[in-house]
Amino acid sequence: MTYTKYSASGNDFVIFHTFTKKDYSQEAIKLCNRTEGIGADGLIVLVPNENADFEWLFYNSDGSDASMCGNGTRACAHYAYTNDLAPSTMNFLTGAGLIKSIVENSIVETQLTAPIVIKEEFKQEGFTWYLVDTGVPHLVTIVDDLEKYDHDLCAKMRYEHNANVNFAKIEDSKDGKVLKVRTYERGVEGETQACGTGMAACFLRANNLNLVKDKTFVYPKSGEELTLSLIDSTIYFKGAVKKVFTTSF
Ligand SMILES: N[C@@H](CCC[C@H](N)C(=O)O)C(=O)O
Repeated sequence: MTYTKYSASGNDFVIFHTFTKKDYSQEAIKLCNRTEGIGADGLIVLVPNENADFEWLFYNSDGSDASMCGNGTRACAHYAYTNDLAPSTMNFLTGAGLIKSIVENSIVETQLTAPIVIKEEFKQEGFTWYLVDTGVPHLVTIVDDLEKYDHDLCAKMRYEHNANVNFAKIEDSKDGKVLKVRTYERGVEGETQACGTGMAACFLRANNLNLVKDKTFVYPKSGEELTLSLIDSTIYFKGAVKKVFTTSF
């Protein structure tokens, strides 16, 4: 089998395509293992679908499946286009529904699914939280210092709410207000270099509070620049992806 490793703002994935739609959770654990496998935050498998350009199966590195993955959609779209599996503007089926992505060289934009606010605002562990589903569930707290991010606190909140956990900070820049985000990812069970649906959740919370504009630069742990836009209640997520290597075994 041929596998391709991608990095999308530091969130990394192993991707392959096949005609066989089955459970690949065990393969995800092996392939994503950073000491004995290729190493990645997730596994993405493309399979044929008669109602879309293709369907994807997404697994976190612990083998759990997830309905959506923002950065994964950007990497997957680039993979599909460069392997002649889809046109540059494509629609593919995910666990969260149909996703539209547009590939322009190494820049890929994804139209995320409609966000669903689960809990508008609540206090816990000394922080004010917002819980929203941007394809997968995310807890968001806006802080004045990202060093307040704490692994054990995130793990507690992750399990209590079965959600990813995000700390966000608003900063001034030459481009106006921007967001910096740190994310503890469910299914990786640790901080990742970036999380697309997490950045979208933080953007939505900050925008709802009128702290950032409808088009904002967002910087995850990796420091790469992503653009989040809100147009007619729809979130668009845009940034570069990198094909790291392809291997077969
Ligand atoms: N990194 C992804 C999110 C992947 C799924 C998440 N870990 C979950 O299980 O909810 C992204 O870029 O959105």
